[in-house]
Amino acid sequence: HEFFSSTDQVMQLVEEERTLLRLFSGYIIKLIKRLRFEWLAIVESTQESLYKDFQELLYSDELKIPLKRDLEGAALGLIRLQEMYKLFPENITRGEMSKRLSVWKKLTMMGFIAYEEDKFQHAFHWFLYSLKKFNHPESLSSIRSVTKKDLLKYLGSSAYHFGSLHVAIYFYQQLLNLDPTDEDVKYELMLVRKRRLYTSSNPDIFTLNMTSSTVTPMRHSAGERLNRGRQRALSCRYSTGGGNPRLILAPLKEEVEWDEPRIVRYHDIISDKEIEILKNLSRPHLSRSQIGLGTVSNIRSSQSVFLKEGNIVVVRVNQRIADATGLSMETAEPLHVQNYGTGGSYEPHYDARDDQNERIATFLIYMSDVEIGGATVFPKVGVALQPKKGSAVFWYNLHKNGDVDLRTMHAGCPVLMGNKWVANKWIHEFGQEFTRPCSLSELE
Ligand SMILES: O=C(O)CCC(=O)C(=O)O
Ligand SMILES: [Fe+2]
Repeated sequence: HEFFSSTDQVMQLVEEERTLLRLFSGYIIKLIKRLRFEWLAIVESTQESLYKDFQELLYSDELKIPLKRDLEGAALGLIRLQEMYKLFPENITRGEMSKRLSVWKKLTMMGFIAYEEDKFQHAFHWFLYSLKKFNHPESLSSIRSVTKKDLLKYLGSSAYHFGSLHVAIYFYQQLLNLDPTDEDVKYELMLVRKRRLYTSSNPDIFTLNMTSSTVTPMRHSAGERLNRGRQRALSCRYSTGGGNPRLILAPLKEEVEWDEPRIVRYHDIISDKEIEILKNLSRPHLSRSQIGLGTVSNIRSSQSVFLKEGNIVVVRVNQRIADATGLSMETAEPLHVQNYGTGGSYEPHYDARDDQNERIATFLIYMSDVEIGGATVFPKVGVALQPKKGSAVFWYNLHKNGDVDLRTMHAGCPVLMGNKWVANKWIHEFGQEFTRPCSLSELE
């Protein structure tokens, strides 16, 4: 189990916590009773008996509580968000930062994780923030695992790696002031000074840049950059799928989100009830999403599952996709349900791979709204589609001549706030020969 790559499981943690609390209150009542009436018995009874159950529970597979790697995964998710949305630690840890040691430890942990991931600018800012919060009474220093010296050292090193040599020198100098006899620091300082003679120093470590992110943020929504002719082509209408009998009484609400490539949104294509059923079918089987065969990567931080066909709701949804698109579902992949964790994203990609029977089209159902972030973006054309619960978007990945339409590169933006659920239906080429005939033209 992983908690950082899927928000839904965090929700379920609340239940686990409730169980724990119930257990605790049981113990407390027992303890009070004992203290009052049987305190002698406490001395006699072994400590063990109290702890044993609890320990067993803590380490049992049944109790699903977060592990260390969840914490690290969550930290990485947070750093990805910082990169994408240009956030400083101060922007994230808003509100009254308490002086408790546990909070301070988390700040330094963020620094270390960023540092290990070679994200030196972010590491620098987390360490700097920790340093600012470094004002506990001296008595605590014995239990602090990280000293002020460590912090200064990491600040110097992060700045150095980031190329801000004068900032690095500043922190190494501070370090030397703490202990003027430290030979290691003297040596380090000498190295940085020497390097500064030969290389230009990056003057500004305080402006966050977005070096490692391949997605350029898009502030406009579909339609904003179009001329009036193209703007007019972006229309809404009720569609009966060209006279499909199933749709005549209940036509689909179709909205053209983009013209080239054509991206269409269907509103209210799936009900809240159906969504809940699909989520419940998926929950027990969600596992970390893979890219390609068996590879887990931070390119895609979400949990997903291919749903078995057969369930009545799955059948109904498949039929609706067939009706809306006019395409055959015979060769389509099973419905792929996906839940993102906070900071969860999917970097730019094409759905089409190099298959003989290629993914001709994608039908992407939004099974939740997302408060902030989480848009599906097409960086080549500048379209951002905001998830809207119950709606779906549809586009062709291939030109009629079979070539991949390079404009269909897309990505899932990091989720800043909210619980993002989507379901993908990847429709393949075989079986569509009559509904979407091939073209011999190089141009279409
Ligand atoms: O989550 C999204 O918005 C996009 C998902 C996607 O592109 C995919 O799963 O292939
Ligand atoms: Fe995709």
